[in-house]
Amino acid sequence: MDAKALWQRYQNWLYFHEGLGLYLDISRMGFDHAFVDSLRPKFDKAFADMAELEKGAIANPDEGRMVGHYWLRNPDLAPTPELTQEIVQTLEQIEAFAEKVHTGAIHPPKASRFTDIISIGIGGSALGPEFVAEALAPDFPSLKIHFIDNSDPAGIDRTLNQLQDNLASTLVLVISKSGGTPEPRNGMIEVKAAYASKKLDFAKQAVAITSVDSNLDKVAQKEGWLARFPMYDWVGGRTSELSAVGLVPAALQGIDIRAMIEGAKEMDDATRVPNLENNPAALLALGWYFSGNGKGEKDMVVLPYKDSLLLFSRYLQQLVMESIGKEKDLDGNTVYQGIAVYGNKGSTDQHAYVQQLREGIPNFFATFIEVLEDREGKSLEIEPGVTSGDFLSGFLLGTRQALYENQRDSITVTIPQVNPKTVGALIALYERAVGLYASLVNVNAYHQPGVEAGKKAAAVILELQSKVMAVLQKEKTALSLEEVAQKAGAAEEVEAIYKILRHLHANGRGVVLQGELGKPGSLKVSVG
Ligand SMILES: O=P(O)(O)OC[C@H]1O[C@H](O)[C@H](O)[C@@H](O)[C@@H]1O
Repeated sequence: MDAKALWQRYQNWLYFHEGLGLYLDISRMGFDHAFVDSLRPKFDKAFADMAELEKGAIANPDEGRMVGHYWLRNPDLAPTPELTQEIVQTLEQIEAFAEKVHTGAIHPPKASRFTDIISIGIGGSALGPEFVAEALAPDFPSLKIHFIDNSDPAGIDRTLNQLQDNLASTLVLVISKSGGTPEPRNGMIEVKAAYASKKLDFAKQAVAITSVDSNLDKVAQKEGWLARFPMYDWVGGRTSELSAVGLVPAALQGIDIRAMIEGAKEMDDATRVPNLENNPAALLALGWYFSGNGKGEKDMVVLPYKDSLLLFSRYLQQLVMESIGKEKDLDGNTVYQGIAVYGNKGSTDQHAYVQQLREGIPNFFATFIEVLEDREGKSLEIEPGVTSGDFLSGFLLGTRQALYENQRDSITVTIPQVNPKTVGALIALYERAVGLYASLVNVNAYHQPGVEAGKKAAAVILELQSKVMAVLQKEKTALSLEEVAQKAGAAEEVEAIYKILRHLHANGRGVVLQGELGKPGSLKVSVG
């Protein structure tokens, strides 16, 4: 396409949201009008599905649940007055709590103010709060946030060590919708122990964000934690950033949560429009469908040219991959759907993997996130008439152009500034795009049956570990791995048993391995 035609195509397809100052450009995706027309019936269905979902239909049939994250930004949309009231009240409670923490009206027993937060959670209970903290937290927040989002003992130690002297003034948020996920449970127990070792009253410094009556909620209630905020069963983990899950940590860091909600609401209004050309989420979904042939054949590479948006791709990874990555479609057919998402930030990634994007395997489409405002205030001129921001902008435009020249498609989302409103809008834009795309490819975007398999397998390993240790504790002499497996009644599991024992051995857990480490079959095992 020549430059003039391309400029025309750019203008034809450009979407602009005036209130948010947000642009979406899908002109560098190679679809034509025939393709767009062929998708219109699917989009009509997707818009109708979305309208039903917003009215409170059971949009997650496998779990028999409503899907209501849109109500969080516009409580009047909730299907019952009770739900509307609950949403409004929770928001007010969050603001009142944050305000009291900031003024010191709520303070820890041994300090006049809270100075830090440890936020414990994983998946949807971590990725949103982490993304928003990176994007929006002030440079010197009134409370500095630290995350524990794994069951990694060294990671937990690092966070606790960094906080050593500040634990007495650290507020702990334990975030888990189900209240039963092992990783946050483990993190909570470890942090509790650290508080106990410093003779601190954990309960007086702890807040639970979880479903009413979950295990976590019961513990928090029984121990009299400082506060509890509800998570609703009609909000999925990966769409929970604008529920208490994301709003409590954001408000505590001094981020304007009303502006985040307002940005999301404005975007929701724009993405509710049942017209492909005037709906930015539908345009995104159209681009994804075109690029991956409706089967996720191409990966989504997300490149925000702004440091503060570094974690957006990680956030989107869960939102997109957990929602779309499904074996079965809604009719039970085996479809193996998905779209792989990765990316960090530009221009940094240009010095890492953009070489492959430009010249290597063409199995992706790029999404550039452009931020018009370089920084608050004036910029230094690095060269006459040129600032660092001009370079960054040039790198983005240049990479977009270079990819296009090599027939690599790209989408560009442009926002005026990274602020609570635009971040809320970005979250809402992608939530809706995922919902619409899921409808186009006929999958349930709101469940995650595949995640269970890994959890169950992990539980089986821990059970095997107990059996193996029970066997070894009874034995007087060292056994081969086969003998251990036999005696544990798990003859088929020798390899898993070997790995369990090697891990225990490496951690001074009393397991003695004799023989050649490189030849596991030669090992004799005992407990010392
Ligand atoms: O918030 P939680 O219930 O602890 O869940 C945390 C995460 O765990 C899971 O295994 C799910 O796959 C995620 O969707 C969820 O966000």
